[in-house]
Amino acid sequence: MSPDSTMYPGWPKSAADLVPLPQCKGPQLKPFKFHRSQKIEFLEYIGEGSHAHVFKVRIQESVYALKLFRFVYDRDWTGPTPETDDAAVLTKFANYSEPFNCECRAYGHLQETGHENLAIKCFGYLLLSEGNEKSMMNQFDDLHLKFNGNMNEAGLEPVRSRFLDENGRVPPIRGIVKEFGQRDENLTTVGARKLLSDIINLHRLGIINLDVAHRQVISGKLSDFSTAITIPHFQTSPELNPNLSHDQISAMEFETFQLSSNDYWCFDEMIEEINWDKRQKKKKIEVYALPDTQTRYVLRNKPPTRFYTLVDPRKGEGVTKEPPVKWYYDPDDDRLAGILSYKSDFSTFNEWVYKDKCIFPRKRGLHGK
Ligand SMILES: Nc1ncnc2c1ncn2[C@@H]1O[C@H](COP(=O)(O)OP(=O)(O)OP(=O)(O)O)[C@@H](O)[C@H]1O
Repeated sequence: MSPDSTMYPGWPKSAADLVPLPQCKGPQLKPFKFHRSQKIEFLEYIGEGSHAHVFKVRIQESVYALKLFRFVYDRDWTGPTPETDDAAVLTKFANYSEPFNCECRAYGHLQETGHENLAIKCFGYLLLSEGNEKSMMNQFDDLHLKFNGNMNEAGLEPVRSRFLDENGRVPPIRGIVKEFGQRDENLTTVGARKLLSDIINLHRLGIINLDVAHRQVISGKLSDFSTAITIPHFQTSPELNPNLSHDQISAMEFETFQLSSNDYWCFDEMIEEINWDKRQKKKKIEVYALPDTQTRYVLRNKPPTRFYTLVDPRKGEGVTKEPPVKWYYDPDDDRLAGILSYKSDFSTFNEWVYKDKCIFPRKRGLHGK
């Protein structure tokens, strides 16, 4: 299996096989540089999320966090409708939206633009060797770690063994090496203001769908990009498909707006939750991303005058000293306004269809039309 022709990168035969990933248009992440030995010392199991198990590790003399990605179910990321086992079709989508690739693309873009400081630092990807996998599994045998599926439904389907190489081997576990940090138990107003500014700057760089939540904040920074959409992306960028209709472009624009606003909704919700926990104490966090006329429309039963987010990520304006320019969106009808008025962590507005070697959006619920 060569790394560029399969859903998952295969076993490298030499260092030359460790190409920057993913192999599609847009940013890529370089491999982690091992010096001398490839030995990884697993120090501690830190925790898990929907997409990965995270360990504290030592490589040579340095300590890192190593995020080892699961082979998640196809339904857990934005893949083709209807579902397919066709590796070539899956790969077209997975390169952009499978969790490991989402994280590679986001970090790759932060590195190429010189804005690594907007997230916990990343040192590259690795493909876990058989020896390192074996010692990790033996050492944490009591945890019964599963690498197929997601956190709530682990191991139901043999995702990893779908695409074997010419020697009948499953692909290696993919990992991303990061700075080891600490959970931010006590977010303050200063920390929240900094975090909001980071989110705005990530949007200015064209990185959205950040799954903003308190658990993602490590040493004061966002740390998890396994759902991130980094532009150019088939969900946001009409230039990737010259055959889109006007309606399809509008549907993509709507979804991009929705996903962008979701990040601010999630930020505001995180602040509300923290403040609720602190309700006995005086020091509440006073930082919100959007005015409550927009985020609490449902309670007020009164639509905002206009919907906006703080940045149009499609512009790729970059991080500058100029204040960001708001993106106003005027929905064509009440149904769209209704969708924008309800918080949702992720969009389900479009599903994605593969046709004539291109990816097209289709509004959910319009099958056959
Ligand atoms: N760099 C780090 N340093 C220390 N701990 C970390 C680091 N990165 C992640 N963690 C811990 O590991 C947990 C899981 O990591 P992460 O959120 O990246 O995984 P995920 O599977 O993408 O999660 P999610 O379900 O939130 O998408 C985090 O909640 C955090 O507690």
